Amino acid sequence: MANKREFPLEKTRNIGITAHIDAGKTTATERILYYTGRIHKIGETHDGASQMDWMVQEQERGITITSAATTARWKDTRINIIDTPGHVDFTAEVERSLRVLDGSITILDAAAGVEPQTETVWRQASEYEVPRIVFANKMDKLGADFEASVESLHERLDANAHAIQLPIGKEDTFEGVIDLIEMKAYIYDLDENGSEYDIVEIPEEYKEKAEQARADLIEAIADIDDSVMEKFLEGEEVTKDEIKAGIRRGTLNLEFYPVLAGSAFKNKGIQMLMDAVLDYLPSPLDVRPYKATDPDSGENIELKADDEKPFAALAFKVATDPFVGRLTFIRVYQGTLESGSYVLNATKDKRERVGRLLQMHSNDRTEIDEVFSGDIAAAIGLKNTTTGDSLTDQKHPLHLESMVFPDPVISVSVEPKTKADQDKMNIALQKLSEEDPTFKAETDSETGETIIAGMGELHLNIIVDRMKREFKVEATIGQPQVAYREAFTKPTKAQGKFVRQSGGKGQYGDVWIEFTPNETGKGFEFENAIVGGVVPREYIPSVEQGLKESMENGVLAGYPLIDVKAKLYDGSYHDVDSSEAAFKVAASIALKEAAKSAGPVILEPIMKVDIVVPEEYMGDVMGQVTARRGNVDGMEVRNKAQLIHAMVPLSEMFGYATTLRSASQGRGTFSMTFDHYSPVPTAVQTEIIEKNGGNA
Ligand SMILES: Nc1nc2c(ncn2[C@@H]2O[C@H](COP(=O)(O)OP(=O)(O)OP(=O)(O)O)[C@@H](O)[C@H]2O)c(=O)[nH]1
Repeated sequence: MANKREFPLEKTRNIGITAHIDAGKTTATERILYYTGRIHKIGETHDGASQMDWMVQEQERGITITSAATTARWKDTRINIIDTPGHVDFTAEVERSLRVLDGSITILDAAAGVEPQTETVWRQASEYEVPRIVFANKMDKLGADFEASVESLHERLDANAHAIQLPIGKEDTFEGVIDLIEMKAYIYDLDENGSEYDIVEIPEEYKEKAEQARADLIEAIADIDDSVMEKFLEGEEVTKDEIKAGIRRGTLNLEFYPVLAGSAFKNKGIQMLMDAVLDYLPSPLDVRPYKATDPDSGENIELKADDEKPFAALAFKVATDPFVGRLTFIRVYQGTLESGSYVLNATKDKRERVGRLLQMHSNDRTEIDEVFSGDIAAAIGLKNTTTGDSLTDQKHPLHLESMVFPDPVISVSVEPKTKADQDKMNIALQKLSEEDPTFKAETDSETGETIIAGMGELHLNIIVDRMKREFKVEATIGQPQVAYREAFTKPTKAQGKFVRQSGGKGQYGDVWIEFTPNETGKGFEFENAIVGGVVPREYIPSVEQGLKESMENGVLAGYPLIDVKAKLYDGSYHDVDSSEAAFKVAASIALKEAAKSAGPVILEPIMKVDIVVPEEYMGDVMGQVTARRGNVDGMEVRNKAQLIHAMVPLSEMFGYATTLRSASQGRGTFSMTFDHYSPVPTAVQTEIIEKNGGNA
């Protein structure tokens, strides 16, 4: 088949934009789309006309919630941009984006440098080995400081970051940048939309500074790059191309982070940022191979961006589009896919038909016939595919390395106003949980209430809001509840014997099980160590099932019991009376018995909290943290304010926004993200058990 690929692989970039909330991701993305010719009007995020933040809630709240995948073209290169959210309640969105990206732009507010959320997403990007370039945005803002921003990358992220530009002017005199490689100045007209700029000689007053900065840059590259080092040592001149090649190699190897300056809002520096994306961020050919396993042979396979290989893609997002329905965003790792063809969902072992393929431009779209390796597209028609599934050639099933999402830590009850709302709500919740792997909805088996669970209060508020707007469901919302867990702390052995003899056929099941606390996060593991058929084979799955089901309801206060190893090692059966059901009950009796001696505890989610307050309020704020059972891990001075790092139980963080506001006259801010589960203090445990009419 003729290759209809429009952009060669080396002319493709899959990039994300990550930042602390409000650093200017959305504005920068918008400007990129503007200059790449996809939109014709510059929309401001604060007046609700933004092209990327298309969901109503995003426009109203001025924050980016979903990652919209947008395709743009800069010079001869296709750039797929994934807009990632900055709010910590949506880290799952950030993670899934990082998984499919090849490179990323980290945006800083040049007046603030590295901020707490910058650190979080930077760490995530390092974990996924995503090469980065840095854009120090808001150079027009009062207090903007380019050098301090670069310094903050060294200090707070320990990143080998170096300026490849210098800003010309700052705050309201910021008018352009000096390119330290070309040694030219790009000067914008202060009032224009930034489409045009002059390329001129470096202004006299910047010459010396620029020479010095260039020498520093070359030295920094020489430190990580042998070929530049050789020339440098021999005192030879390092050419522009060699500098660029050195920066590119360093950036791809995560050893170097080039820093640029600009102002998205004032339309400055965006074109140079786009050039840097082409020059320094990887094409799909430059990234480490994506891993997959052959489900039949168990063999590990490395996927290569190559159109000739069998098709393999990862579904990284499912979204409901108001016009075309269910969209599945896919990143193609190898091979090609035509619209109207069939693929295998290898994760679910189901054949799926790809009705249409779309290239997305935020809320606008173009239909395409085929998607090639290394590209990102949205497929319509996939019915059973959810986030993280592998889509492959039907004859070549592969399981692609998937994504791990944290379990929800907070829940709230939702009660529909009318019977009609109930039905609509069920549909809404199903759709929303298909889209968002960190959101779960279930019915409480005792009260019949619908419970929704997610990663934070804001996360759930947004879901409820979407339910109202998109699905027209009216519902009352309960108080947020912490998603507690239960765990064993000691190993123990217990018997579970279930015998019932009441006329007719009786019931008989008898098991001995050894329970051991499992490593955190390892979940439930079951081992069958029966010898000599004392428990017949056909009943073993029922024992495992019985344990699983009763673990769901916990042993202390009704919360799921997690991280337990269970070894079935003895038991007995009855020729006539034994049944699968009887062994299931026996297993649950064994679990209850074990709870008496296994030191069960209730675990609570502990949040990593970062609070920024002006110095004068620090005493009060620290007092509040301690009063909320929090531990202060450290403090730092940040731009004349204090940054407090603390670990605080989630249950103590409800309503904290209001407390902080009044304790700091509205000047404090905080962010939090789930860190780990930890046992609650005994007094709290007793309280929780009493409140839940505990079954201990
Ligand atoms: N002065 C100045 N303000 C800017 C600049 N870029 C963005 N802003 C403003 O900063 C605010 C936040 O910008 P956004 O683009 O929404 O930031 P974001 O990072 O996408 O925010 P979230 O999506 O909420 O994480 C808006 O009021 C922008 O107008 C800039 O270069 N200079």
